[in-house]
Amino acid sequence: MELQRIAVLGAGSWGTTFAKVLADAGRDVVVWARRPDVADEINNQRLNHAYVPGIRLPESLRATTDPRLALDGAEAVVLGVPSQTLRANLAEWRELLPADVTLVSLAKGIELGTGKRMSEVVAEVAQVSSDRVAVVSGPNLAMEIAAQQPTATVVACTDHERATAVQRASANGYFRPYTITDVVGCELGGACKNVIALACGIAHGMGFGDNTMASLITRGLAETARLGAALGADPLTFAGLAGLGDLVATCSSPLSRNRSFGARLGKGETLAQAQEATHGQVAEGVKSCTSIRELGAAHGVDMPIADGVHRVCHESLDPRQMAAELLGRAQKAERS
Ligand SMILES: NC(=O)C1=CN([C@@H]2O[C@H](COP(=O)(O)OP(=O)(O)OC[C@H]3O[C@@H](n4cnc5c(N)ncnc54)[C@H](O)[C@@H]3O)[C@@H](O)[C@H]2O)C=CC1
Ligand SMILES: O=C(CO)COP(=O)(O)O
Repeated sequence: MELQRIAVLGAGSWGTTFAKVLADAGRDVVVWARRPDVADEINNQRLNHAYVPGIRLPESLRATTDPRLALDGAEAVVLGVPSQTLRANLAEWRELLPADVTLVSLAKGIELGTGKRMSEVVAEVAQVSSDRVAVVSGPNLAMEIAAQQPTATVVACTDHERATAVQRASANGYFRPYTITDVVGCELGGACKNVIALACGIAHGMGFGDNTMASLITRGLAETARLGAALGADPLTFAGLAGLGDLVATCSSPLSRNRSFGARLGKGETLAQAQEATHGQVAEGVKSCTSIRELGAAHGVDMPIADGVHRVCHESLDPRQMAAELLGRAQKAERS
């Protein structure tokens, strides 16, 4: 299976950057942009200043606002829209999907209301079997990759041959994809780390340092792995790029929208103020903290950090109270 002609739907920071990764790997890529000004800028100036400022895009990369043109003849379709709009977006595109196309999800979130992972939403809406859907996740801060700084990632698909096709299509001199078959673990790692990054941001905004961050990262990984165990993930995935790797990158980097959003909350801004400051860019954890907390509750999994982040974001819990509650929980063994 060779994937040469690829459509990337979504020209935000990761959609645009992943389109560049594919083009730099020699693929024939058309990106769909919602905004005409973004498509024009990509086609005429090789730039997308709103989402990847200062990055020169490959000459071969083409953009359109017409999904029909983007999807025409595509052998793979990469979905680079936010988790909570993916269902509605894909429903509009479903009739245009070429037969036997490989679907690739970039989104790191859990759907509100259903608790579904993004590959589940994709398979359901596109009416395809789950082995047609691959997921890309890992320590992949878009701006660093757009600047061609080296990184590794994971392509997860239950169909190993399809995962290796996506791997071949995206591997280049600065982007090194590995394959796994554990889609559940890969997606949970990606969605949960955004919530833990919000918690780290909140702690940073409150003035706490590296011990607090490391404690949140480690205990965040513990609650992610507990959820993974309940949902059938491979525990080793959480020690890999889509687990610990992405968690460390996102929780530590000022480039992370989730961490930056949390820092604003930790400094005392309201949700609305923090949202205003994101300039329309998505901080997935703000919504996924609620769906992940509900998923945990539905499976009897204790997720105190996700619960605290949800309450700070959506129930006006004071971050100081969140910290006091996390530290005041019943004492227990580390691996209980
Ligand atoms: N930016 C990053 O460093 C990375 C992001 N991701 C994930 O990729 C997904 C996309 O994120 P980004 O590209 O970073 O987001 P972004 O906020 O930079 O861009 C989102 C894109 O989706 C479009 N969009 C927004 N609402 C829409 C709607 N209702 N219908 C259609 N299109 C809509 C926007 O116009 C924009 O093109 C998220 O799930 C994110 O967690 C994953 C890895 C890295
Ligand atoms: O997923 C990411 C890095 O792997 C990007 O994180 P943010 O969405 O918090 O910027």
